Amino acid sequence: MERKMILHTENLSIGYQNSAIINNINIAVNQSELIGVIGINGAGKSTLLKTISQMETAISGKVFLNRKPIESYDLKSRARQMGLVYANQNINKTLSIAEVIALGRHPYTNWIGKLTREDQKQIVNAARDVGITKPLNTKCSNLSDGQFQKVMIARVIAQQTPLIILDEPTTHLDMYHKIQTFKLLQNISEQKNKAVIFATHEINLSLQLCDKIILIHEGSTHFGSPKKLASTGILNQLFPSNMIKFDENQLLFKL
Ligand SMILES: Nc1ncnc2c1ncn2[C@@H]1O[C@H](COP(=O)(O)OP(=O)(O)OP(=O)(O)O)[C@@H](O)[C@H]1O
Repeated sequence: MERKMILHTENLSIGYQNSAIINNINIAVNQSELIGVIGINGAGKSTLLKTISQMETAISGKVFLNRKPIESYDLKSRARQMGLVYANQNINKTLSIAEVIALGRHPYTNWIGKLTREDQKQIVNAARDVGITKPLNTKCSNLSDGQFQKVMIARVIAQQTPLIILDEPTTHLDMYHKIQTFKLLQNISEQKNKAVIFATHEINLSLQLCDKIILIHEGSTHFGSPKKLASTGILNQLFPSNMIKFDENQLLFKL
């Protein structure tokens, strides 16, 4: 079955105050794909995610959601298509787990924001999907970083969007919880047919798990499957070779 294209860009240039950080970005993201955005500090990963989610304005070029220009969506209809998990989202931690997940239902609730039975069902399902074991009335201030990250992912699952964008979803997590979060994102894309795009510094994990990689290097993007990118030799250029080497066969960076 051909996968539906959810998001694509045409000659997108991104940056700030009309000064471009990356030019000519042409990417296409399909349903059921897990896409990692990698690159060194300051490469432009967050800027790319912010621009495709309309938090920053593009310098030039276009972003399309479901083949329609993204500006043609109003806020509510866009929120039904695209869910975001950003580290600096100001979530009040005195809210309970259920209340934070309920925030994901905002594109569906009426003007009083009253939750319907369907909303309640989606909240419980989303908590189950990410493996939250604490009672849903637990305050988020009582959760560890890893547990809170699961709540944030449950919130975006409850939003029921075909596209999920996450900026560094595994920062502050230990190796086990990093892998658990990556596996969770992989499950969401495979089993719920969602397109999942996330920025990460976990290059080795993303090369092993992602369907496609957006590599940002010196103002350009390189886009394709991990194998395809490895075959171009671009991964060898990412870090000084006297310190870190890329093993093309194992798709791994090694000391
Ligand atoms: N609001 C802003 N105004 C001007 N320049 C910015 C702004 N935000 C980021 N930049 C610059 O844009 C460049 C890319 O930053 P960005 O945060 O997108 O990189 P990143 O790849 O996500 O980095 P990191 O891995 O360190 O989080 C950097 O040079 C940064 O200083």
